[in-house]
Amino acid sequence: MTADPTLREPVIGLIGGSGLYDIDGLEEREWRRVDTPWGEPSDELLFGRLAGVRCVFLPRHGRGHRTPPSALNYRANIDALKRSGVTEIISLSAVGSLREDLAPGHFVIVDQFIDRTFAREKSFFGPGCVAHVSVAHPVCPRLGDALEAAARGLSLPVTRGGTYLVMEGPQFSTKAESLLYRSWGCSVIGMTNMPEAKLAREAELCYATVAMVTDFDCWHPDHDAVTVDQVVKVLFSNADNARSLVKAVIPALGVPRGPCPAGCDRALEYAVITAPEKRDPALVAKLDVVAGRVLNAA
Ligand SMILES: CSC[C@H]1O[C@H](OP(=O)(O)O)[C@H](O)[C@@H]1O
Ligand SMILES: Nc1ncnc2[nH]cnc12
Repeated sequence: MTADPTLREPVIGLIGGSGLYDIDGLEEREWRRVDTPWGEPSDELLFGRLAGVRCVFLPRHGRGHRTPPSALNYRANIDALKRSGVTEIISLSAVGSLREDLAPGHFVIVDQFIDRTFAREKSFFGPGCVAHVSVAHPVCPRLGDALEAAARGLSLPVTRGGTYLVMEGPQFSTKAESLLYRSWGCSVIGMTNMPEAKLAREAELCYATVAMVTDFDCWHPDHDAVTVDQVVKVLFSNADNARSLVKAVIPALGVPRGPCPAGCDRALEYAVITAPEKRDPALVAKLDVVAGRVLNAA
C-alpha cells in the first residue's frame, strides 16, 4: 500500500507475441484461468512478480502458438488483463521491416498504427451502448519513455517512433502491398497490434509495443519472400533480448503511479454517447470491468 491515496500500485501486463510464450524469472508464478464475458482469452494468464512488481503475462497466440492473428479473441484478452488488475500493457511483437535501416534484431518502439485489418471484433461497445474513444495517439508516451530508456541502457538496437502497419494475414504481403506500405511511410508490418491497441484504449489501459524485427518483408531486393523458418531463426534471439528488456523496464514502471499524463486511464471520460435510459442493460453488464468506471458513475 502507498501512503498517498492518489497513487496506485501498478500491475504490469505483458502480452508475448510469436516466440514469447512464457516469462522466466517470475517469483510466485502461477498460471490461472480467467473467464470473461467476451469468451476465452488466448490461454491461462501467468501471474507473478518481477523485482517485487506485480506482473501478469499472456501469450498472445497461446502456449504452443495455437491461434492465428484473425482468430484471436482480442476483447477477451484485454478484458482478462484488466480484470486481473493490470494498469498498463507492454506488447512484445514480431514484425517485418519496411525500412532499410531497421534490420532483423532491431527493436522499434512504435508510436502509430495503420489498421488494415477487416475480419475482427474491434470494439467492446456496440448497439445499446455506443462509444467513440480517441486513438489519435494510440501509444502511451510514459511507457514508451521507460521502454526506450531500458533498451538504451542495455545497448539494444532501438528506434523510438515509427508506424506499424497491421495487416489481416495470415499470409504475408504481396510485393505490391509491401511497396505500397513503404510509400505510406510505414516502418514495420505485423498482424496483431490492432484491434489490440484500440481495445486497450477503450479499457483505459496504457499500451505500448516493442516491435521486434525478424525480416525485411518482401520489398527488399535481397529478400525475395518471407518464410516462417527465416522468421523463427531471428525470433528466438529477439525473445532473449525482449526478456532482458522486460527485466530492465519493470523496476522503472513499478513505482506507485498517479494518473497517466497522456490520459490513457481516462479515455472513456467523454466517449459514451448513448443516453443512460437507452442503454442495453445486458451490454452494460458485460462492460462492467472495461467501462464500469464511467457507466456505473452516479
Ligand atoms: C510468426 S511470424 C507472423 C506472426 O508474428 C507476429 O505476431 P505477434 O505480434 O504476436 O508477435 C505477426 O503479427 C504474425 O502474427
Ligand atoms: N513480414 C511480416 N509481415 C507480417 N507479419 C510479420 N511478422 C513477422 N514478420 C512479418
